[in-house]
Amino acid sequence: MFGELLENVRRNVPLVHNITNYVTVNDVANIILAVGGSPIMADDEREVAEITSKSRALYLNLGTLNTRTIKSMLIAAEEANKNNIPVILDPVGAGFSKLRDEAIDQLLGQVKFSAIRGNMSEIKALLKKGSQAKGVDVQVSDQIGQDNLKSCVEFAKQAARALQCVIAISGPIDIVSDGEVAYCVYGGDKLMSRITGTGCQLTAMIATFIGANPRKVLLASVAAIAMIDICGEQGVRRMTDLDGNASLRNYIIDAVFNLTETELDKEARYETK
Ligand SMILES: Nc1ncnc2c1ncn2[C@@H]1O[C@H](COP(=O)(O)OP(=O)(O)OP(=O)(O)O)[C@@H](O)[C@H]1O
Ligand SMILES: Cc1ncsc1CCO
Ligand SMILES: [Mg+2]
Repeated sequence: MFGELLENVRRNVPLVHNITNYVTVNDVANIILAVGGSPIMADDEREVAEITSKSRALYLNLGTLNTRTIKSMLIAAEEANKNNIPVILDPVGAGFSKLRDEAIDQLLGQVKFSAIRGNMSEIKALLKKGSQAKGVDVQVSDQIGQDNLKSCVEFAKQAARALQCVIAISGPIDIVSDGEVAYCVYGGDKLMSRITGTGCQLTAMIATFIGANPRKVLLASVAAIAMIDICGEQGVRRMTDLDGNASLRNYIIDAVFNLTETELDKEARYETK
């Protein structure tokens, strides 16, 4: 099932327009290429509408948002919505500053999103559910685990209904929901959180999968998550004693590049709730 969605990515090579942060911009471009898409980064307000209109998906990442890029995001998203081009949001650092929260309110008020992916602290902040945001990383007390899985699943469903789009919450277990059903995706490795930008890359992969499979937003999101989780594990297995987060970052990108459709189908670990 997921293999077919990956095949569509590799066959259609969807162009993904990214307005993203300057920390992980190169990683985002490379992961989109690795999975089989084609990235373009552009954030000047004078060209974003034109570029979005020629793209298959628009990815907005709030990591280093500023007055200029917030305006560009709103212009690009309006164009996307007008042309039925899916818009995907990564609300990096939601709940951690007034600027971020104001920008999020504006975006949620004006834009129809296909999917939003964040860590639990960020998604809680979107719903104003007392997030204890800690910079761009998840607050430990917000983290999804086996012990609180049931309530996290309920929360994900509630969030998807409230925000009227697919919600993906990453962590030791990833949860994806459209408000009706929730997929719990297993895998990954805790070392992935020691690399900056695995989350940004994951959201970029979700955008790429949705770009190639616009009528299967939920499954496309699950497929992207299953894929990065498998590739995160493969990357960790490849590490030697001398390797750290820099090598792991590259190993994960390489694993995404090399993962076949059959392997994705065979190795994806998930259950529906
Ligand atoms: N403890 C963990 N165990 C297994 N996988 C993990 C763990 N923590 C994160 N991951 C995986 O890492 C990927 C990124 O998720 P994470 O929640 O760290 O994103 P993030 O906080 O937005 O990261 P960033 O903002 O640095 O890009 C996901 O695929 C997730 O499954
Ligand atoms: C570290 C960092 N700061 C703003 S964006 C970003 C990348 C990970 O989200
Ligand atoms: Mg993040």
